[in-house]
Amino acid sequence: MDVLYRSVVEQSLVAIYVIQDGRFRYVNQAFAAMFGFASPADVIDGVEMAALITERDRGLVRSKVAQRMSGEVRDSHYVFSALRRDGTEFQVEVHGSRAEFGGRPAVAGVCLDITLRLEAEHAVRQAKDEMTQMLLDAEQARQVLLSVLEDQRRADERILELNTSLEQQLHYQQALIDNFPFMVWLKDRDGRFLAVNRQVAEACGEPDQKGVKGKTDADLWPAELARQYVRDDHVVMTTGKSLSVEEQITNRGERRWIETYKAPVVDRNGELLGTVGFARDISDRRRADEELRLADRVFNSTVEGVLVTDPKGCILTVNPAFETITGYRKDEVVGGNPRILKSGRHESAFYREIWRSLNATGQWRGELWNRRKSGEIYPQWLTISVVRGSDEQITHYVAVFSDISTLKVAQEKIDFLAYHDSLTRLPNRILLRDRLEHALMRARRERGTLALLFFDLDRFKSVNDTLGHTVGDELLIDVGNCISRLIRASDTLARLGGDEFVLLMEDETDVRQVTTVARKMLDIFSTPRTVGGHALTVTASIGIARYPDDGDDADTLLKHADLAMYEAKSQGRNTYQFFSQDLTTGTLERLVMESALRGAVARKELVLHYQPQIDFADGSLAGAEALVRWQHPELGLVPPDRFIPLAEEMGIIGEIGEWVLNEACRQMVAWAAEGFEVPLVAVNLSARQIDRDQIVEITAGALQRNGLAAERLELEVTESMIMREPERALDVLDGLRALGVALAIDDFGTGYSSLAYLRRLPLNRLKVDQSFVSDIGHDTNGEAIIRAVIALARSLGLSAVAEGVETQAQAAFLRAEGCDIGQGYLYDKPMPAASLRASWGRGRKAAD
Ligand SMILES: Nc1nc2c(ncn2[C@@H]2O[C@H](COP(=O)(O)O[C@H]3[C@@H](O)[C@H](n4cnc5c(=O)[nH]c(N)nc54)O[C@@H]3COP(=O)(O)O)[C@@H](O)[C@H]2O)c(=O)[nH]1
Repeated sequence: MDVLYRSVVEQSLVAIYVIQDGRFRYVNQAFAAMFGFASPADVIDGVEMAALITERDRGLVRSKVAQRMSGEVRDSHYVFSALRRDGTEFQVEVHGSRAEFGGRPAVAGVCLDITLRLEAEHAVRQAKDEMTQMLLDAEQARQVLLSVLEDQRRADERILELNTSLEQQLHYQQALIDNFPFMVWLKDRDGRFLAVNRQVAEACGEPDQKGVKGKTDADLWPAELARQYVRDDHVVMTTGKSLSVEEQITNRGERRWIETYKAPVVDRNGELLGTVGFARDISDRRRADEELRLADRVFNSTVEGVLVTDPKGCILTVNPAFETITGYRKDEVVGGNPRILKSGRHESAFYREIWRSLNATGQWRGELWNRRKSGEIYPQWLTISVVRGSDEQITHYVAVFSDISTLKVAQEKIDFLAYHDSLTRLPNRILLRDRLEHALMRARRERGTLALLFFDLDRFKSVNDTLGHTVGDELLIDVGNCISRLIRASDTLARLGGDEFVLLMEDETDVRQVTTVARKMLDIFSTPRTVGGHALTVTASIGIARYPDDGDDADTLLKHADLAMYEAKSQGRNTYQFFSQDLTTGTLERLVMESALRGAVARKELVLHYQPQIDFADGSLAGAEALVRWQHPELGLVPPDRFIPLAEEMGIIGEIGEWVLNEACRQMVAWAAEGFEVPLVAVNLSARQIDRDQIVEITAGALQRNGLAAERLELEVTESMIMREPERALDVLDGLRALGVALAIDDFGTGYSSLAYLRRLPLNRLKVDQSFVSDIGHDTNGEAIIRAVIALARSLGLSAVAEGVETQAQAAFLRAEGCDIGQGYLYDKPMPAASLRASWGRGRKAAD
């Protein structure tokens, strides 16, 4: 077994040793080789243990060996630095144990050359260290990066903060300049806008400031304005001084006053950068200045006196007109109290009312009597106004007044004229009514009586027409004066207009006394008088109404006195008539109609009706007679014989006749335009129309105006109209005939025509009066007249027309006697134009 062990040990690749007493007692080949010896023999006994150990580890190895030798430790395991035979160093790991060699304690163990392992370990450690270092470096780099990023973040934050603050500052600055109450701008040296506020943008018509920046004046303003601005900028930049101007500009058609301040802008080195400008619209201020100037001028030049006091009534100032009106100089009144002007005419209640009004409404306006410095009392129209400050406290009282002395006189004149007739200076209708109302009140209260005498001059119109209006006026004045002398102070004589007068008697008005006055008046009238060099005798008609018998109010009494006067007239004039309920209704109607008829044409109240005229030969329509009607809003359709005579008397028949002529011509043309051909239209003329020279011109005008052929118009005149003034009628009818119109004599047979004249008249037709037609079959006399008229017509070469044909028998008689044309209810009553067209428009023929 020993041999086996020995062989294994000696062959072992592991270095094995036995040490005793500091010397190697055994080493194997592997040990020798490890330490650089050729064989174990070179080591054993010949080499000391210490020789194979580096000096620095020798202590360690000796102590380890000693510990094992002593048995302090049995095994030990350690590493030391060994020395090879050639002195090179290497690392050895020893695993030693206590042993016995040669019966003595020894240490046996194995050595392992761990140099490579150590180197590997070292390399690994180094690599690890490097790795660690790298990791450390990387961490450090990361930390650095993180810190850089952190710095960056902080820097960003700061920048953001700065930006925000900068933006805010810019915003504040913009807000600041935007809220300047004027335009602000900054321009570079080339006149380009660098910054502007909102007002500039608005003035340029741009939606915001961006639209202005970068532009020049030429881009923004009208050419002339831009040139002016550029000139101003140039002055500022070349002189280096600011410039302030007030100028009137026209921008977008609007003229405004602008105040502009411009100044140069330089950098720290004094280098010119551009200009800055401020401008504001001072139109309102200029206007206010202007108004102030104007107010000042008005104050100093107005003809109205102005006085200004402080709230305590102390006079602060007065204007020149005040001095003129009151006679006081300014220096005499300033500091004083307006009471120096008081006239003493007003009670203290009057002034209390002024103060009450001032306190309640801030103003008082009215008429007041004041005293001039001369002591003269005069009326003034005064307006006092309270002036309040912005805190609503009274700051001033302003009194504006005018001297109305002359106005008062004029007013009195106007008042007089308002209540008096300017010609006779007698009370007029208004004053009469006023006095009448008062008199009635008193009479009612005292159970008294009164009388109204309504009178006018008989045929006063002829005085006017023949002697002229001046004589007429003088006559009216004279009458007024004469009657005034007759009456008592308690009576009122009034002129209502024209030649109409009313006497109001308030005392002693029984029938006997009133009759006496009326008679005296008639005596006065009938006394011959000389007016305007003419000896005149006039008469009057007097109507009398009394309170309370004939009415208990002013209107009724006046109306009844008027009615009574008409009655007096109808009784032959130059008389008086008391009102009685029995006065004819005709008088009343006439009065009503008269006032309504005036203006009927202008109010378009007249209408024409047309009655067909039938040709007896074939029953066809030979023509139509135009007959006027008055469509009165209350009276209804008034027939002509109720208003034509009245119109003639009133002198307005000319106006009505002209309207009828024109309307008949117009209607003929209108019918023709509608396809309804009426051969002829007959129009009645009144006596007064014939009297007027213009009838020929009027007829010609109506034909021409409407474009109607003259031969389609027939004018009807009556026998009586002609026979009143035959020569003149002849002239007029000749004139009419010359126009080409047809002429007919209406109501023929009722008058006393002279055959001599009849022959000379330029006639076309004779119209048999309807009274004879109605006699047909009853009265042979009437029939005989019809036969005679038809024969006369034939002998004169005229047509015969029968009116008032109501029966077939009448028609048959007339046709048999040779009458040409018939007109009457048998065929149709007079009817409106549209009805005539509807009835006869389609070629209707009258039945036999
Ligand atoms: N100056 C003017 N006078 C005019 C005008 N219009 C009419 N008159 C005259 O008024 C009088 C009354 O006219 P009126 O009431 O229209 O009566 C006329 C016919 O309606 C009526 N008539 C016709 N046929 C009959 C009938 O069969 N029976 C009957 N009882 N009456 C009938 O006769 C009047 C026409 O008369 P005349 O003019 O004589 O042909 C009258 O005198 C008119 O002249 C006018 O514009 N201006």
